[in-house]
Amino acid sequence: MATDPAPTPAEPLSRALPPKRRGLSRLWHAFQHSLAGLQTGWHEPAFRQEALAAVLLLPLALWLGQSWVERALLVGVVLLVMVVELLNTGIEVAIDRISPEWHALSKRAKDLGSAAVLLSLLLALFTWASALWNRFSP
Ligand SMILES: Nc1ncnc2c1ncn2[C@@H]1O[C@H](COP(=O)(O)OP(=O)(O)OP(=O)(O)O)[C@@H](O)[C@H]1O
Repeated sequence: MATDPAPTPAEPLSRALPPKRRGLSRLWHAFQHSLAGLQTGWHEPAFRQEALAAVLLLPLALWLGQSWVERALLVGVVLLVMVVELLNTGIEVAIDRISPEWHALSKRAKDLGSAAVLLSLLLALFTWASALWNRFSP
């Protein structure tokens, strides 16, 4: 889905880049930018659905996993899907920034991002199905 180029009405589309920062100031500003990214992600329906699913799945993973390795895998694949979704959204936004017009390379870039999301979802499904089978098979 194409992302709205102006996420908040108060934010200008273009302005001077902030100065380069170092040390704790860089860390603090990087954290603020990450929070802004999560907020933007929340406005993407696919990421929001995955985040809501994660609220249910993360506690379930702690209960379902029978060792710390299994729990880490179950939690890890859920977080991986969200990470890949955010990166895919970043690609979509960058492509739309370059041009909203149809272009074979834009299609290729967006399809590659979409394929990455699909693979991460398949990995999550396979991991969860295996853990459920392991736990409940007779
Ligand atoms: N500018 C473009 N040029 C060529 N093809 C495009 C372009 N924009 C989108 N497409 C094609 O349409 C598909 C869907 O693109 P879109 O930006 O709507 O992402 P989406 O799959 O809806 O994303 P989401 O993950 O948000 O659901 C892309 O995978 C690509 O094949």
